[in-house]
Amino acid sequence: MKVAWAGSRETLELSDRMAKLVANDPVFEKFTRPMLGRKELFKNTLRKAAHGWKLIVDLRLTEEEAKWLRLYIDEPAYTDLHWGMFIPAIEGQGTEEQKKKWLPLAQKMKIIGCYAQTELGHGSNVQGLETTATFDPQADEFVIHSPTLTSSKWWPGGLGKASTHALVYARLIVGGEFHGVHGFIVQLRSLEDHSPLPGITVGDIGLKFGNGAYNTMDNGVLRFDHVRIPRNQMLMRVSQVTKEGKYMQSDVPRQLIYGTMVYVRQTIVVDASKALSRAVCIATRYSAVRRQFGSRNGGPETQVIDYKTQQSRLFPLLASAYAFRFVGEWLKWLYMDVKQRLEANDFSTLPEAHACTAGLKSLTTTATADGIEECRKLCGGHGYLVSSGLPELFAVYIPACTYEGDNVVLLLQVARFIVKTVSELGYKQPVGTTAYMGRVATLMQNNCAVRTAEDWLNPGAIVEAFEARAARMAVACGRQLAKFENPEEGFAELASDLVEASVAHCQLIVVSKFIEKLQQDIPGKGVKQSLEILCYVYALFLLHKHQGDFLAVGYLTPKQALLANDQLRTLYSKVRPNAIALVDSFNYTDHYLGSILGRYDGNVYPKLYEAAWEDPLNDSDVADGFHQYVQPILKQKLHSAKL
Ligand SMILES: CCCCCCCCCCCCCCCC(=O)SCCNC(=O)CCNC(=O)[C@H](O)C(C)(C)COP(=O)(O)OP(=O)(O)OC[C@H]1O[C@@H](n2cnc3c(N)ncnc32)[C@H](O)[C@@H]1OP(=O)(O)O
Ligand SMILES: Cc1cc2nc3c(=O)[nH]c(=O)nc-3n(C[C@H](O)[C@H](O)[C@H](O)COP(=O)(O)OP(=O)(O)OC[C@H]3O[C@@H](n4cnc5c(N)ncnc54)[C@H](O)[C@@H]3O)c2cc1C
Repeated sequence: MKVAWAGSRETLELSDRMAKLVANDPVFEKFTRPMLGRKELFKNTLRKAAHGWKLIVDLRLTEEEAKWLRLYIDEPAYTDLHWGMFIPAIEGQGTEEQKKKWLPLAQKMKIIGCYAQTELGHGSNVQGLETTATFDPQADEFVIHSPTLTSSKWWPGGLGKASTHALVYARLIVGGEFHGVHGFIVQLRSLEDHSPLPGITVGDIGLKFGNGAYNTMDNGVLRFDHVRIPRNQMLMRVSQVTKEGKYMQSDVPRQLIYGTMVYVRQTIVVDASKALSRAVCIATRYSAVRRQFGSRNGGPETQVIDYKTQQSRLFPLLASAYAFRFVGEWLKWLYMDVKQRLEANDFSTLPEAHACTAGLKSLTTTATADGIEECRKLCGGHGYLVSSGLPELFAVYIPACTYEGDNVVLLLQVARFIVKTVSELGYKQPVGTTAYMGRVATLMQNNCAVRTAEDWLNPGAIVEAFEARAARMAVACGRQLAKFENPEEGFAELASDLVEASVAHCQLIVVSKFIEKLQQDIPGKGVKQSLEILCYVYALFLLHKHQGDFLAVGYLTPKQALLANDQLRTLYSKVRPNAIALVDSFNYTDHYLGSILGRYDGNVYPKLYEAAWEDPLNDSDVADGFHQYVQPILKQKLHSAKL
């Protein structure tokens, strides 16, 4: 099962080696992190990142090994955006000449970059960004300026204190004409003494959710006062500005400037499976350790993992972790396929790539954020201790529902894609993830044929149910929209229904890709059977949770919905014997989990008790301040008996 989760034996071996390298290195210790003040915390992160970089250089780690090393260091840092966005943006939007100049500097960390797109006043609405880049033909330069307070760059990770350069997204103005938003490489700080360059105001935006957590990252604020950069620092693969001041839009879609966001969104889907699997590993192991009630004749109490309510909350999350892992594998393939097509100037699958990355990023991060919180609750009171690993995991993870695109805004992008597909059904055969809409007539007519709970253990029945739900919801939206004279008005009015139809479409993709995964060769005795059970748990859990959709579109009867729930209960009993093996398959070290509840050895209570005494508050029997502030209350002579 470990190979199935890792994707291959090589990846299992490589990631295991990196996990152990980090776990055995005291520099990467994590438990004291929540106790540190902001400046100490940030300095500690710089120290860890420097040590990580030294390991990469000294051990000559490959790009893949370095990626796993940074994952297992498990600390949001400026390097995430340098490697995760600044470099990919230059790779995707730079000309060959620009790549030749900037990539070696960035890859050798001679410069540190960030991705400065979001502003105080705009994040979702990229076309609304206010920072300007005005071409000055006399000097052959762009003048980068922050015309308003709301144009201040705000949020970019690594911007506040670490980055020397930024990829700044700004309104391109040539000869007084606005030509859309484009990316510009701007140096922010001196490479000598790291002080901000003239015209640059830069700093950190302040504390974020949860102590420790994401406060290791210097999300920054940045303002420009007429900062000049050479013309060749505008990324010019998509569009060019000539020395003479002529704007040239090459024949590639302007949306390629959004390419980095598409790339990161697809990586965020696999990140979701990693984050959710960590939480599920902790909650599953602890649910097997924790006993509460149920003792008979003085025997042991019942393991909480054996309660049906615990299973109905925990096992769908376990199944979701595997589902997101596999759909993330597929999405990576889709992204690489689009990237190759773009190289050949084939833009035919760009809309699908945008819709899939946007929709699956939204779906998986929402489910993962909710899932980590559910895992905290599944661990009872101890789940609320920082030493459970869950509060920090939650605090670090939840911005994923916002960064790289607010999840609702992204679902609205999927809705545009679906509505367009439905509107073209009469004359254009849908392909790829919307191919099922080509069978809309059948999907609108045929209803569910399930007669017994067993009938739900049929991939065909599952896929048809999800296809029918998605198709009928999309067609219903299409019909509603047709009643509006102004399509944009209709879209705005029906936005909530459209978002629900987008969720249905995206859940169909996840379920289908899980089923497709099971049609591949999966090594290991009994592994495929265990994954089949999880696939049905995932699908039937969603069907149960969203049964209102399936009933409302008339595809399912209440009886068939009940049969699905009966089957779900049976499936939970089948997951139970393998639950620990399934989470052990994630192959996480105790260091990476950072959780006393999720310890591999299950030695929870002694370690919880031990950890309590390490809290600084227990440095003395009587806490500082007691004598000063509490003692007087205890000693005071109360004149009125009423008090
Ligand atoms: C515990 C462990 C956790 C890990 C712990 C690690 C911590 C460390 C890691 C942190 C990693 C993240 C760090 C965050 C980094 C940021 O957050 S970077 C900033 C992200 N910002 C965004 O995502 C902005 C979201 N907004 C947008 O993308 C755009 O404004 C919108 C919403 C797509 C609207 O685009 P628009 O051009 O204004 O207008 P719109 O009419 O919607 O689109 C026009 C056409 O372009 C198409 N289009 C739009 N976008 C695209 C696109 N991307 N591609 C192709 N076509 C597109 C549309 O489909 C539409 O097509 P048609 O319908 O005309 O055919
Ligand atoms: C931890 C973190 C790290 C980040 N890192 C970076 C970074 O490195 N670089 C960078 O450039 N940015 C970064 N960001 C910014 C991030 O990309 C934006 O916050 C994100 O794109 C959301 O945009 P917004 O903040 O403008 O949200 P808004 O769009 O203002 O969202 C507010 C509400 O309005 C709703 N809404 C907005 N538009 C619509 C609409 N058309 N229809 C319906 N509802 C709508 C949203 O759904 C949401 O409920 C980061 C943010 C965070 C939290």
